[in-house]
Amino acid sequence: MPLANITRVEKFSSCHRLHSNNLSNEENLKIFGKCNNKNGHGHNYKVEVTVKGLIDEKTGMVMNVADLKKYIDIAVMEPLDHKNLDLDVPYFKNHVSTTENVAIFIWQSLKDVMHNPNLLYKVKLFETDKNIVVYKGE
Ligand SMILES: Nc1nc2c(c(=O)[nH]1)N=C([C@H](O)[C@H](O)COP(=O)(O)OP(=O)(O)OP(=O)(O)O)CN2
Ligand SMILES: [Zn+2]
Repeated sequence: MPLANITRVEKFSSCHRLHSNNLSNEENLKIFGKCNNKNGHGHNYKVEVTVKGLIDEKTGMVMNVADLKKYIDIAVMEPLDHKNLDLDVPYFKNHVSTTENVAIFIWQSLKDVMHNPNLLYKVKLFETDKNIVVYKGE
């Protein structure tokens, strides 16, 4: 059976502030600069979720995109869209809400809801058009 990747793209909006509880206020300001401002700021994120697997002979699919959409709704949209990452999402109480850590959150959250988590191959997260993180579970 041939192997293929299939990718679903979704967009969500969140606000956050870059601040580490493991650093002093001065260190936070020095490292994160304007992104440490207590008022926070927002992003229109774009996430690309890729699954990889064998194309089933009978269905012609690696995974039904309707199922992938459902997983992304539960694992990404519900917890993150129109949320303050630092205040509304427990994971970010002790993880800085960088794009790297948001990508890891999405990966772990998808793994938890997918019927066959082994198919998850890649999470690509665009914080802006210019700031992009790829996470593949390593
Ligand atoms: N390694 C990381 N560095 C930074 C992150 C991050 O998530 N990982 N995030 C930020 C800020 O939160 C913010 O996203 C940066 O925004 P901004 O400077 O507005 O974005 P641009 O780079 O697109 O802005 P330009 O001024 O157009 O260059 C900072 N660092
Ligand atoms: Zn930001």
